[in-house]
Amino acid sequence: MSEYSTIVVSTDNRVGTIQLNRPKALNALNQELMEEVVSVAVEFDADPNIGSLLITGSEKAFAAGADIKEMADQDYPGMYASDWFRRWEDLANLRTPVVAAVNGYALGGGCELAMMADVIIAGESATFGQPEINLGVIPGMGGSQRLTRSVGKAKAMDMVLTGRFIGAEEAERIGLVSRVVPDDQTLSEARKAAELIAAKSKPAAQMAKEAVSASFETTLQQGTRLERRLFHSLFSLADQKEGMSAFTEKRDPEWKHR
Ligand SMILES: CC(C)=CC(=O)SCCNC(=O)CCNC(=O)[C@H](O)C(C)(C)COP(=O)(O)OP(=O)(O)OC[C@H]1O[C@@H](n2cnc3c(N)ncnc32)[C@H](O)[C@@H]1OP(=O)(O)O
Repeated sequence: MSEYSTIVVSTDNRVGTIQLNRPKALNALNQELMEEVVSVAVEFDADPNIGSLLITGSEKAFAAGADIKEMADQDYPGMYASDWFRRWEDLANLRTPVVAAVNGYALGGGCELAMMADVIIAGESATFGQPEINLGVIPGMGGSQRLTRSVGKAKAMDMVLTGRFIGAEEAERIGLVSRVVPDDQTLSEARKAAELIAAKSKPAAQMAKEAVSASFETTLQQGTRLERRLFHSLFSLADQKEGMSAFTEKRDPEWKHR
């Protein structure tokens, strides 16, 4: 386990875990935390011994948003010059699947960070929202785009324009989260999901992620063509031979991850 100033990092069973660790500020996402999370995540992404990432917070807060105190005195030239929040795109663009375990508040940037994950496991008391409108701003870490693609215009407009919070049950009903579990099982269920993913062939899991993610950005025809090309390319890998041989030989596959 490695200690950074704003996160705690560990690896186990091919899962790289990043726990946000600013409990006094409800894991508010400041620039330092962003840099630490993204640098570690990018390292995990390139590591052949890591098959999935798990991102989590605390019992009270996954993350209560971007750090309002850090942003309060910023001005337009500074925001533009530093391209504030751009670094999060590196997390959103990881090829390795990411699971988010969400307990407590996932608000503003916290909700946006959860939406950068591929699978979101939420505790039954989790609270989601895009309350930036109450601060005189709008989402800035991709919320207006990812939320709309996940839940559709009607629900996204409701959340972004009113700033109202929704509970885990509603979040699951509208398609914002993958699964809701009892609060005390959020981390263990998310870990199970991350371990299941990490136990697959890494290139197959990465290409599965790429294909599903492409549906956010392409036409149906472009997306199905990309899927077919990725599918074809998997037949150049040892893992396709191994997976199909293992099936016919009635045994578990031993992935080479290539
Ligand atoms: C602008 C963009 C693009 C993105 C954003 O994310 S803006 C932020 C969106 N999030 C919010 O507006 C939520 C802000 N937080 C709250 O409304 C409340 O903290 C709460 C409802 C989540 C929890 O309320 P509670 O009474 O239980 O706890 P607090 O006393 O309010 O908070 C404890 C401690 O944490 C600090 N905190 C909480 N959220 C943030 C944040 N987003 N940025 C900076 N600091 C935050 C809060 O100030 C308090 O610290 P102090 O006691 O030192 O003031």
